[in-house]
Amino acid sequence: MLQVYLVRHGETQWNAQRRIQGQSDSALTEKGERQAEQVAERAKTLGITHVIASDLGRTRRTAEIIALACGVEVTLDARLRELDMGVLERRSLDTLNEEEEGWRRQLVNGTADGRIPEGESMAEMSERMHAALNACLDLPEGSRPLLVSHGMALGCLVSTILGLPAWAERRLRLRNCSISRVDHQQSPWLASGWVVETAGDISHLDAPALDELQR
Ligand SMILES: O=C(O)[C@H](O)COP(=O)(O)O
Repeated sequence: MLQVYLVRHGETQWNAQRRIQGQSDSALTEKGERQAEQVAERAKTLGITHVIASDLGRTRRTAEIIALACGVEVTLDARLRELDMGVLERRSLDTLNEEEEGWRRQLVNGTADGRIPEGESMAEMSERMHAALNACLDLPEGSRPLLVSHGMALGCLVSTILGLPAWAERRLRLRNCSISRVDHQQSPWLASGWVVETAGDISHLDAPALDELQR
């Protein structure tokens, strides 16, 4: 049975400042670097064979730290990127006007075709995240990949595996450097395909991690 580990990158400067990142980027904070070191220490115990990461800077940096600890190379996959947040990228959460806040709320309150102007819908992001996860099925027998991605992207992936629509209201918090695990199984009793084994484990971190939008 294929086990795939899912890790959200370490805390970034804009996470800490409550600035929307989307597919824009900011560097890991000192805390984020420490979180990455700690998740790498845990990853060393998991038998990881591949580290595959979103090509944004914050995920690449986190993946480099994990891959070094596991003795493997990093492979980049742009399908693992965070949701494209359109015109609200780089904006501080605390400066959104009512209309702008309404755009953002569409993404997390169950609006099927909700999107921020010039941004991506949750359904579009879900499709590319599942494509990236399913690509792990083509890895050699015995592989154990670890994917490094983002808060909303991973939240959408795990929620849709649980059977919620991509645009369902998010009630799953995936903090910086949390570890989730999904398994691909063929079973006559349980759901065949992807199942969620763990979601949002932060027991390897020594400091409280922030959620994706410091809510
Ligand atoms: O755009 C954002 O800020 C996100 O929702 C958080 O993204 P991140 O997981 O890449 O920090």
